[in-house]
Formats: sequence, structure tokens, C-alpha cells
Amino acid sequence: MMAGLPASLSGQDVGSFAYLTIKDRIPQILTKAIDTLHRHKSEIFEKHGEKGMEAEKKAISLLSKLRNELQTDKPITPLVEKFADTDIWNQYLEYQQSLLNESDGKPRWFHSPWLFVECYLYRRIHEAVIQSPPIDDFDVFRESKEQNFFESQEPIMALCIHLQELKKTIEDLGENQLKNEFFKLLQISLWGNKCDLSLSGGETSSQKVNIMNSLEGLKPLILVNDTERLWSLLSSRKKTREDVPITRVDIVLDNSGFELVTDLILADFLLSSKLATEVHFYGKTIPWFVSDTTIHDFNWLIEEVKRSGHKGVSGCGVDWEGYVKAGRWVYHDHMFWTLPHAFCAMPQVAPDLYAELQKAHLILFKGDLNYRKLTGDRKWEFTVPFHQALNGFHPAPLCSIRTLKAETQVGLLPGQGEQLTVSEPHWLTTGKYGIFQFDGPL
Ligand SMILES: O=P(O)(O)OC[C@@]1(O)O[C@H](CO)[C@@H](O)[C@@H]1O
Ligand SMILES: [Mn+2]
Repeated sequence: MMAGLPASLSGQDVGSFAYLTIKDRIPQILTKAIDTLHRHKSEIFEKHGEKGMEAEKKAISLLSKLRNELQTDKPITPLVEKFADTDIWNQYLEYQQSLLNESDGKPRWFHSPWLFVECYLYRRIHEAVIQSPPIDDFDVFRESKEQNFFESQEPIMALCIHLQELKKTIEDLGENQLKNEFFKLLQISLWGNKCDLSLSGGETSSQKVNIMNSLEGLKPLILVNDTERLWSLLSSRKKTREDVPITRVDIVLDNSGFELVTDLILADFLLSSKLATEVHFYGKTIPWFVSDTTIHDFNWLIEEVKRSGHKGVSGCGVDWEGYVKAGRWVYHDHMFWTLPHAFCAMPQVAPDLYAELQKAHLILFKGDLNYRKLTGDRKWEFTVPFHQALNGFHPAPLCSIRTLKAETQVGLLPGQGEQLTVSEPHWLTTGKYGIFQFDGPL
């Protein structure tokens, strides 16, 4: 499977999105993280006293040192703090070293694969925090994830009310009506991915307008649309429900806040429509790419929805808590999702996780980073088939639901990418365009 893989995206390519992310956006994210620690000084003092003050100072100095390493393109150094994945990370760093020849020296920020460098950055932020007890559980991104939720209350309310209405009549919907509702909620989950904080460098990217009304207008921005495949897979299983009592859909989550609400609404619809009988979610074990969902974020958001003053919203929270309690929604934590590996390495690196995913009848991968890891973050030709770019990663029928925020895309029609480059030079990285890209039994 390894034969003839194209080169990785890298900060080596001056002017590329990778280069601009490492040069501009990541220092901005580090500065915001440092600023967040500063602004929580009094809260940390109240909670931990003098020891907390020392810890806050230490974490800030470690993050400042990290920013300096990055901005001066220093060699990438091994992780030093003992943690569950420290050894795997340092093995991967040695692997990156082995790819370089003598003259190249050490792996460096602007000279190593972008995927590795960006993941390493967030793992170093985590290391700075766990090296600073007693604030070693501090999530430097929590405030911005919560802010994204609170600033998106209007569209969240509209979506929850829509779902509650839909659930009242869902038994009476005809096949076609159910399909259309399914497609609408898939599109809402797709566009929920547009607002991620790491793209905006941590600036608020909450959802302002109510996307229910703009779906029609957004359809031309969907470059690959395999949603019919999702419908036929799930609806045919539903028809033969007697002999196939279980349909499990796994959702590999991306961002917390508004996007997570759109994913939970989709997951609720999957159960209420009986297109699925159980949904499994995968989040991140440490704070990741600014807005990615941790188990704390998952539980916090369901609780916030349940506590809403609006009964249309709180009703959803009550149902969602019920699904978790009944084991119909299952949340999985696994360290693999915050390692730097492309997903084709999962059978070797995390065979237990690969075996878990193989139990799903359909896996939905949300977001841009997941797409980059599905396809190895490489400079593929636009027309290379998605199946080929997965490089052997086929745990189950899967679909990427992603807005484009990185200079990598496969499975396009001949000329489609070139045409977009002419009409919209930054179509790969603005998050304006999206895909539903499916890989399953041919
Ligand atoms: O996975 P998400 O949340 O959709 O996107 C995360 C992400 O956009 O942040 C980086 C920019 O720093 C992107 O390259 C990366 O894919
Ligand atoms: Mn993300």
C-alpha cells in the first residue's frame, strides 16, 4: 500500500497554507493561550493559592519558550514529561528523524510534515500544562469553546426546536420526506464545521445566521456529495430490521460548541428515525486544535442544553442525557486521535481502536483535520480516488464530512480542482466549500 505516495504538505513550501499556519496562526494561538492563563490568575489563586501562582507562571514560561522555538525554527525536541503517549510520540519523532538524511539535521518546525508539526504543537501545549501542577488539568481552550457555544444560542435554539417538531411527526413521515430531513441535518452538520477556532487563530467563529434557511444556497458549495450512499446504506438496513436488529453509526467528532450541537442533533435524528439503533462518539483525550471536543466538553454541552430556559432546547438535553444513560449513545476516549499518525497506521498503532471501528456499519469523520489524517496530508492529484488515498484504511463504510481548510483534496472530477483554482484561488483553505466523501463496498 505504501508504493508511490506523494510528498507531505509542509511548512517548507513558503507561502503555502501550511507555511502561513506555522508562521502566523500558531504563534497567535500560543499568544492567546498565554493570555488566557494570565486572565485566570485570580481564579487560579482562589483555587490553589501561592502554589497556583507559581504553576501559572511556569506554564506561561513554558508556552513562551515553545513559541520562541517555533518562531526561530529550532529542532523539534522529544517530549520529557511522563504521560500515557509520551513514548509513542518520541518513537514517532525518531521515525521522522529517520526520514531525513545527514545533511538535513534534526526535524524542524518549517522542515517537517505539517501534520506532524501541528499535532506536536498541541501536544507540547498539553505538556506545558501537565508540567505545572496543580493547574495540570487546565484547558487553555475551554473558555473559547464555551464562548462559541454561548454566542451561537440563536441558531442552536432554532435547530433544537426544529428537531423537537420533527420528532413529534417522524413516525408519519414517508420515505422521501425522511430522506430529505436526513439530508438537511447532514448539511447542517457539514456547515457546522465551517466555524473552527484554529482556522480563525482562536478568534470567535460562533454561528450567527440560522443555517436552516440557507441550505439551498449553500448546495453549489458542496464539491463531492455522496449522501445518497449514506441514505441507501442506512435505509436498506432499516428495511431489514427484523433480521438485522442493530445498526451502529460511529461519529468521529471534531469541534465542540455549535458544531457539536449539529452532530448531536444528527445523532438524535438517526435514533428517532430508526436509521440507527446506537451511535458511538469519539472525542479527544487532551485539548486539541483549539476547538476539538474533549469528554468534559461533551458532558458540559449536554448539561448546558438540558439547563436551557427554553423548553424546546432543554427537551433535547433531557433526551440526549437519556440516550447516554441508556447506552444508546456511547462516548469513547482513545489516545490515538491525538497522536500525529495518519489513519492508515491505526491497525499497527492502535489495533484495539481499529477493531472497535470495525463494529460500525457506518463511520462519519467530521472536519478538516480528520480528512487530512484519512488521506495522509499529502499532495495528491485532485482526481485520485478517495479509496486510494485512504491507503488501506477501511475499517467499515465511512464518510468524511468536511469543510476545506487545508491544501489537500482527492476524488474530484477531471478539471474540477483546476476550475476552482481559477475562479476562487483560496477554495482549498477558506472553509467555504465542503464535501461528503464516502468510501465503502464498491
Ligand atoms: O478539523 P477542523 O476543526 O475542521 O480543522 C482544523 C484545522 O482547520 O486547523 C488547521 C489550521 O491551523 C487546519 O489545517 C486544520 O485542519
Ligand atoms: Mn477541529
